[in-house]
Amino acid sequence: MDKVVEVLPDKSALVNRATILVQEKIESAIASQGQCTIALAGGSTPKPLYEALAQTSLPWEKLHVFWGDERYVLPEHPDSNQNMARQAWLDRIPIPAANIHPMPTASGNPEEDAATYNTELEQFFGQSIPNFPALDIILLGMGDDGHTASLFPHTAALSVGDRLITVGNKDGQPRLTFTVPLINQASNVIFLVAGANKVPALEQVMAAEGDSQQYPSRLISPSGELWWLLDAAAGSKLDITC
Ligand SMILES: O=C(O)[C@H](O)[C@@H](O)[C@H](O)[C@H](O)COP(=O)(O)O
Repeated sequence: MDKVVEVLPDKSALVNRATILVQEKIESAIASQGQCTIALAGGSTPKPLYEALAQTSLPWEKLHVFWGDERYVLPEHPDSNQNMARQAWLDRIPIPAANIHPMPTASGNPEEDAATYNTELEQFFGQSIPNFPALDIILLGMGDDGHTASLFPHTAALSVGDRLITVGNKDGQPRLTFTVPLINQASNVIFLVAGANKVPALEQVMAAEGDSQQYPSRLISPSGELWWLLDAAAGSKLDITC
């Protein structure tokens, strides 16, 4: 794993840097494989990145979009990560509908929908457990409690190692999420973290020693490249400058 930590002056610079890095990784994957697979993060931080990517010109027909986690709501719900990414990016580019692979959240049974998405990814990548497919890019955020995707502190999802997709739990609310081994198989994992409220968790996540059950982002240690793009507010206590 190659780990790179960059602290950008502010959120706008963070978004600009992330836009360039994601474009580079998409272009590189397409050049080497003829396509690129990317999993999107939810929450608020990545929205301006998605809006910036909508202004770029890439061979969108060669991009396949997945989600690394999803709230268990219908796609039109304002909390839906799918809804946010479509409005900010995917509805604004000529990407074939078949290239967009949202997490299913409509059956009323989160375990069933997780299994459905698990099967969809196994079929798309042509691999089954115990083999984990390597997505080209996985975008992640980090909560102020140190969670990532929907891998929340001290939840069963943190220990799931025999499937690609599982059901996460945020304060009793179900979410669908990539598992740790699926994330760690990726060629490029890119964290986007902004805001002073993330400082305490970031210090714990970046420390040489720590409690991964309490700070689940510590579990992310991909076989490929690991990028942490931070704004100065979030990275203020880290002795890294770029
Ligand atoms: O569905 C989600 O909310 C995300 O996947 C979640 O893991 C998010 O990335 C973090 O909670 C950070 O959220 P912010 O970017 O809003 O701080």
